[in-house]
Amino acid sequence: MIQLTNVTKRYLATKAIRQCTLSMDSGKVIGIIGENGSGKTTLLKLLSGLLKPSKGIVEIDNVVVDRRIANKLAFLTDSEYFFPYLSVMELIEFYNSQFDDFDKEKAVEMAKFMNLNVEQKIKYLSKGNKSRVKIVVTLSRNAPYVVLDEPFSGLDPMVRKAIINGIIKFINMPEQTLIITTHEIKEVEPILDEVVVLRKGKIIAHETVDNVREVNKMDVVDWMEQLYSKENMSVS
Ligand SMILES: Nc1ncnc2c1ncn2[C@@H]1O[C@H](COP(=O)(O)OP(=O)(O)OP(=O)(O)O)[C@@H](O)[C@H]1O
Repeated sequence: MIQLTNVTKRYLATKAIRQCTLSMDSGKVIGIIGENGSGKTTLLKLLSGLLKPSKGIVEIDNVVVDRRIANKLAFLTDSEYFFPYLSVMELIEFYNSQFDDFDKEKAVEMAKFMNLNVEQKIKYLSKGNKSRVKIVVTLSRNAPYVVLDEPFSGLDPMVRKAIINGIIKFINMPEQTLIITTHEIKEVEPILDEVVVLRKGKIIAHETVDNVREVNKMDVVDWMEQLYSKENMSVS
């Protein structure tokens, strides 16, 4: 279980996360959504121990998060720089040497599923294929927590659906918990159990997708737009 208690993260003058308290149960697929700059990446970096909170506590399975969490959490970064001089196969070998929980056979199978040429150097791959490589090496770790930051950036809409289905095929539910940030909400909604909505560093909602659909009678995008317009009205 992931628990944030009164967490604030400040970058100099910017408060990227503001007094957030949030519990996320294990064994679920959870989407973190919100407009640009709302704090999604910062939240994921706090969960992954890449950033320390300025205030408050981040815990995973009742242990305060620090860099050692890397043993039980696989993190897909949205960073552009990603081992350019290695081939896909060399990258798979590298991950295999670094992580005890890495499943090389799964990585090779997933690379095939993603239509990747494993002999190709990463620097010569298209942006979309680089995104696929990141998904392959991250999901090939049998870590209890898998955190994906914008995994579909650069993927064209025609392949996105297949990749999203691939993620669900290769993730091991309910042993793994998947947390995902995305702007492609409509496409990801079918695989989500819960959504957390961020606005200006604050959590403005945390709901099951079933509740959004059944109680609010709308899809997640319309629901988020409604929440944002209510918040915007209450500010003005
Ligand atoms: N290293 C940094 N130094 C200073 N400010 C930062 C830094 N990283 C993020 N910020 C600021 O913190 C806020 C939240 O940024 P963050 O990247 O977490 O948002 P996001 O929701 O992931 O955005 P996007 O959807 O555009 O990726 C923004 O105002 C951003 O400008």
